[in-house]
Amino acid sequence: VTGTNAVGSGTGVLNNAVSPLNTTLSSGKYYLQDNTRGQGIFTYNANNKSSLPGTLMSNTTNAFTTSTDKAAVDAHFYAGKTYDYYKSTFGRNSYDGNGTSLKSTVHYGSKYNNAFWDGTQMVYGDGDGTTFIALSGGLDVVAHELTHAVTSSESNLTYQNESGALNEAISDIFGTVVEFKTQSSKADYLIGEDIYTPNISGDALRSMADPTLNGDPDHYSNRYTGSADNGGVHTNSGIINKAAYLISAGGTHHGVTVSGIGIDKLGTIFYRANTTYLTSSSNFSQARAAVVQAASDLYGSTSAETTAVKNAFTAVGVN
Ligand SMILES: Cc1cccc(C(=O)O)c1OC(=O)C1CC1
Ligand SMILES: [Zn+2]
Repeated sequence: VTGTNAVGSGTGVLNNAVSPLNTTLSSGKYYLQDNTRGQGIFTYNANNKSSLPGTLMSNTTNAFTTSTDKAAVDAHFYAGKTYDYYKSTFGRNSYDGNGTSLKSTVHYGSKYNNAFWDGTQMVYGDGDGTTFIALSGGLDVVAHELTHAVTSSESNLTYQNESGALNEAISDIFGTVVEFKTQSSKADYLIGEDIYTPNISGDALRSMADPTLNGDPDHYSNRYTGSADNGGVHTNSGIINKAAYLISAGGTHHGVTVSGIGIDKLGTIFYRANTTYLTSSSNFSQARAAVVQAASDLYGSTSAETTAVKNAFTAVGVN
């Protein structure tokens, strides 16, 4: 809408206070439209139907605190935080580098246990209340979805088999990096922990530190070779996620010891690989070469950072 910039507040999915919320005042209504980032961040309500984008969320108070508002508040606020990470760390203006507006829709479908980037926008279900609560309530989830958009604009890794698992792992990696940079006190190497199984504590949709906790492989010898889930893109991502975890935090895996280099450098190295070396058809072995080259460019071919990358990929059986 055309209007003036305003600053409101709200309540998130976990009943947390959210402020500031960048909104737009137009004709006496406040809209979830943030004009301060790129060409804008817009958050819509699908009203539990499946037509997109739905209706731009608004109210007359600029306080977004109703139960319907909560998923939208987090989608809006967390999209802004993810935008900020890419802009302040890499100078990247929105997912395509051109400031293209970020659109999110919440309350998609009925009890929908999914979140996705549809090629144009982010979409979040409410969850069924047992497997998931509203999925935009997790910062790592929002950053995961927005990173699919970044990947589509850069390497454009084909969403199946090994390239698809790389696509997934890159989204998990940046979901986690953004969480560490933005919510440092509650950051972890778990994915979706804030919105997964509300009745079970300590679990998550995936673990980068130990993918086997969710039955996903942490070594290439255990990769899934079937056709389910586009050839296991959310399963075989565990192999790359484990390598990423080792690069950042260090550890010994299958007898190979990695000296961790920290979460910031993990993000910087994978960002360069995704924007400079990976292509749509890259497989795991080619990804190793891409990430090694990115580390070498950034820190030197004999650096501790490049050594950590090599050892981490060796530890998960990718050569
Ligand atoms: C919950 C879900 C189902 C299907 C695909 C995705 C997808 O976006 O790949 C998905 O969202 C995630 O994986 C986010 C990280 C929690
Ligand atoms: Zn994904």
